[in-house]
Amino acid sequence: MPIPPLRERPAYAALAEHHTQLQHRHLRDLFAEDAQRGERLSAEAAGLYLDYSKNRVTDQTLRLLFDLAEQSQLQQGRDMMFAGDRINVSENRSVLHVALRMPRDASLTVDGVDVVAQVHEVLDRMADFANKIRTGAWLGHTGRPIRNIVNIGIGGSDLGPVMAYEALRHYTDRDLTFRFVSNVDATDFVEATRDLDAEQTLFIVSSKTFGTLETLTNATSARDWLIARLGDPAAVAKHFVAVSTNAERVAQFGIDTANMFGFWDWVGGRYSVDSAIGLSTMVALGPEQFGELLAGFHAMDEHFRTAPLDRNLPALMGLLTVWNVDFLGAQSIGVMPYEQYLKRFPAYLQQLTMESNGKHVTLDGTTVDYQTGPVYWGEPGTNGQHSFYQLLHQGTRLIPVDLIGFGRSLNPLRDHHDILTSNVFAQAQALAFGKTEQEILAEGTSPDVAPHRVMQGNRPSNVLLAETLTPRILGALVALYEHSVFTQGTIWGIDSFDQWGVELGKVLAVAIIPELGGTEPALNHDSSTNTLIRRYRALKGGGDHDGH
Ligand SMILES: O=P(O)(O)OC[C@H]1O[C@](O)(CO)[C@@H](O)[C@@H]1O
Repeated sequence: MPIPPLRERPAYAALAEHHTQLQHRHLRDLFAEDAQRGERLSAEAAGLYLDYSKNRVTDQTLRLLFDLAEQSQLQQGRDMMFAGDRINVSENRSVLHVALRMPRDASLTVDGVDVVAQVHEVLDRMADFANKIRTGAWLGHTGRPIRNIVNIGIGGSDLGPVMAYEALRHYTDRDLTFRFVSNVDATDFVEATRDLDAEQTLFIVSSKTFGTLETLTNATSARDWLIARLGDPAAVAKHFVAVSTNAERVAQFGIDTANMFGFWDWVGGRYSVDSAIGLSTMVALGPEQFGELLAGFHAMDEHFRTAPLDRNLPALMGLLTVWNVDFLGAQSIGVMPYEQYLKRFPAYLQQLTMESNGKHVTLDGTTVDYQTGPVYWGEPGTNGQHSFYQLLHQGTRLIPVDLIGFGRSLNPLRDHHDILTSNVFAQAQALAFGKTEQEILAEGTSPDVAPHRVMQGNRPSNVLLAETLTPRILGALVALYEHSVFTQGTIWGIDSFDQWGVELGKVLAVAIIPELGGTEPALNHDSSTNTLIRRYRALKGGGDHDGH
């Protein structure tokens, strides 16, 4: 049965009506009315505990959101994804990152091929390679073991590897050095390699398409760097491996496809950290711990696939996001990990969420008449409190936040962890309940200063808690957000798996590159672009900034 446009689904109209009644209710009242609220509005799966009680919702809101999910055929959409249906309609592709973490004894046949068998074949080759590097059995061109691994990639071919490496650093082999080069700004490459010994350095060139200009530019410089230091082009064979879906381009670049680790067009770049794109992660952690990471992803996949909506963490988080965005008017969502190792998690989530749901048309190409993907951003823990939290507490915008905390630190030291975690709870409390003028006056503050100290509260947050940050928990956490994004995209009726919006800039840049030389080919852009190009030529020493 076709799904009506969002505004025509009965639950949407009911939610809009419900919102007009609920909008004047404060979280203070909702908590006062129900002593069990904090326990009731919580859910747990795959080692993650979600407290969503500090969202501006009642049981009725939740019921209507579940109705909306039903009327949006969330469960059917989810089952189609897990079955390998081509739900990425604009690229006519399956969306099967969930197959990347299915156990060896599972099977999933898509177009006559068991994709799980394919996945494990690659995982086995990755494990073999990772073990060779870790044990020192893989020798460089001059016979010395590899000790430095440099991942070259961008977007999903960088953010996943760098986020996972940083997040799981505690579990990595500290005798190996890992670097990540993504920006085409040469500084990134130069700083990443300046202290490395080429004889012991291996480059992993990670690119789904192997056609990304930034990555190929950096990979070419890496090849030059290596050959200049080792004096022999044959050295490339022992110092370069590739991760890609495109064997032909890998070979063209000069990497032996025997040293290529493949994946498939049904893995989106931003959903690829658990594919061969995670090769650097596997080298850092070892195959066993990488297996734990996959197990965490899979546990959350199974939860999402089977749990009823009212206990389903990704569905709940996705539906609450729709509520916050489309009914409460939130334009952005902050994600604040109270765990230093998760410092790159917000950056990783930015691609996952915004490349997925930054869309303005529905699956059939109709322009939406509601808001879709919010801006995601964030910083670790207490650092944010001493910079931008002021605006969260007293600014004019509603910015829901996800606060992520842990029961135990991986680096216990005196009372640091209790101090850190007290902030998770205190921030959620302050955001929800604020401080009234009466409370402030009662403390003896003068009436003219009191308004400046009022904190309205009523600002929504989720708190996510886990025991400690392990590979398994990281997998579950990433999968939680992946499926929350899926839930949001399904309600909005958009294609969460394409990214056409990044293409135009790439095409325009390629046209401009040859125009940046010292002498003028005719410039036919708008007057602003023409002037900027001329100014750039002058700045770089070409000397024609007055337009000639
Ligand atoms: O892995 P590739 O093909 O180099 O692409 C890198 C990134 O570029 C994008 O296509 C966006 O420009 C992302 O979706 C992708 O993760």
